[in-house]
Amino acid sequence: MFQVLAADSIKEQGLQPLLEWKQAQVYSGGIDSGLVSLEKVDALLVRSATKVTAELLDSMPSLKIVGRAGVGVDNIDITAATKRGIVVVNAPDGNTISTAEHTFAMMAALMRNIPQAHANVKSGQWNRNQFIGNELYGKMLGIVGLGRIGSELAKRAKAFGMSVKVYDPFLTTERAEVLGVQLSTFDNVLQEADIISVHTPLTKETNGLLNERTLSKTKKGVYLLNCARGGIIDEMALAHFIEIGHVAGAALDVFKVEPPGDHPLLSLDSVIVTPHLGASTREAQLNVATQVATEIRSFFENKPVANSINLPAMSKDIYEKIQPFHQLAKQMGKIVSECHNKGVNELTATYSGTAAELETSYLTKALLAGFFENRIEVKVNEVNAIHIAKERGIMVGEKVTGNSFGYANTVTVTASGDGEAFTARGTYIDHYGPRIVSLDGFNIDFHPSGNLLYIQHMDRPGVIGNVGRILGDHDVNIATMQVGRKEAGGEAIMVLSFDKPLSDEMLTKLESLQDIVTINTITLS
Ligand SMILES: NC(=O)c1ccc[n+]([C@@H]2O[C@H](COP(=O)([O-])OP(=O)(O)OC[C@H]3O[C@@H](n4cnc5c(N)ncnc54)[C@H](O)[C@@H]3O)[C@@H](O)[C@H]2O)c1
Ligand SMILES: O=C(O)CC[C@@H](O)C(=O)O
Repeated sequence: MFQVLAADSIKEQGLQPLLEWKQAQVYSGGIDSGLVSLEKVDALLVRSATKVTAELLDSMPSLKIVGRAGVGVDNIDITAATKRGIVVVNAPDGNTISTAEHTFAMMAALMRNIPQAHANVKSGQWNRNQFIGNELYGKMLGIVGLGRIGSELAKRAKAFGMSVKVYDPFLTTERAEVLGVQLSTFDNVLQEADIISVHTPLTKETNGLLNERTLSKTKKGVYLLNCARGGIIDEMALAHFIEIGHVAGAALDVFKVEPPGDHPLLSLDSVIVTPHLGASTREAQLNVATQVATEIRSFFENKPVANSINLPAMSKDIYEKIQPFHQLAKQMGKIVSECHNKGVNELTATYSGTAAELETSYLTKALLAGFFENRIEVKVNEVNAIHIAKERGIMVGEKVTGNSFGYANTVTVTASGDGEAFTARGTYIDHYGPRIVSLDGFNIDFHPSGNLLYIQHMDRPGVIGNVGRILGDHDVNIATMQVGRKEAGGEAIMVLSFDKPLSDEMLTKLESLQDIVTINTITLS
């Protein structure tokens, strides 16, 4: 039974995909609620309030997945989660419309002094002349960051007769044309827009994007909006530019620190604020909660997750195609690790045929996960595999080749270090399954599963018989046996499979046989 903790206020109806699933026990309550021991939690759902720090992750050793019911994942330490092999998923579009509508409402309210006028009337006054506003019609809106929310805002602004100029370094001119907006430089947007609204994520590049220097390039009387993330507009610089009368007003839904406490911007009449309400609609909260709950369930059911921050996204179709190769790659990683039980500083995966047409980086990560499984303490999966390899000084390479060795596809793994190398090759045959077709240069053919024994020996009469005799004496049944050699009388290999693992005593006896070079056990699922 998976233990799921829905921290922050997450709409219960949206948790339905998990609540109705018999494999999950769902607790709704804060991180410190004590409803469930943090050590036992398999999945954590958060909004923006819970800060998922490295320390919190350390206190949750069973945690496998964090679901963010929303877009921004800046409250989650993605690097720390990735290092620990924890998948992070979000709900990228469930609150787009709500946030675009909120931004638009803030813009209209800002231009017409609605919050100030509202407070005035409520206080018993009627000062109509104090609240003369500006029309949106005919004004130029500058949008910084034309992603999901930025483009929905653009549509609404155009419907109100505004012209829209956009700065987004990752947007193509073709896409801007489709959206009917004018793509421009940052400086140009700053210089020409009557209203500027930011809709980027908070990153190293966007932190303080609107600061003393860039604000000084804006038109006198400009209005600013931030319904994205606190910090994109430098708060102290904004307060200064309002105080000197350069910026006419600002609408803010987000702050660098939330709640902002006793903040200089809050004392300015021309600043209107909301407490991070962009996504706070019934519709958005149902959408995002349902999206992440579905993702978490899919993850535990080994189905594809669509919106992972630290795993490649793939459609159901692609997932179904890649799944058999994913399993093969993982098994091959384990086989290479066990057969070549030595130090490795380079691992290269080579793909051919239909395997090369897939998302090979995902397969290489699976291969690494298999390789590390019995080598290191840390749990390795597709999320942290590359990081762990780097940390351990293992260079990971990936190649594609046109040579499929007569198969429809191959996955070849070479592990090298200290002047020695070991290569394994596998293939996936439709309607038949995975096969390992070459080990250390020996042609062989076996199904990678169960309890296997890899024996390197000299190709001499009686070796195979002696192995069979010892196993027979211990009442061990050989399920399958494959042999391979390069030339008569030279080196050879055997791969045997059994219904149960062999005891240490048996292994010692086998090792002591004449003409046996090495013996390695491999346990595959
Ligand atoms: N107020 C709220 O409640 C609320 C709700 C949802 C989202 N958000 C925030 O809104 C923001 C936008 O969300 P979205 O879903 O539209 O994201 P998105 O990823 O769809 O769009 C972000 C856009 O920013 C652009 N961008 C990135 N770096 C840039 C830079 N240096 N300069 C200019 N453009 C840059 C990207 O190319 C992209 O087009 C995020 O910060 C998100 O966290 C806030
Ligand atoms: O959880 C919230 O309400 C905030 C959501 C919003 O900031 C987001 O990034 O999706």
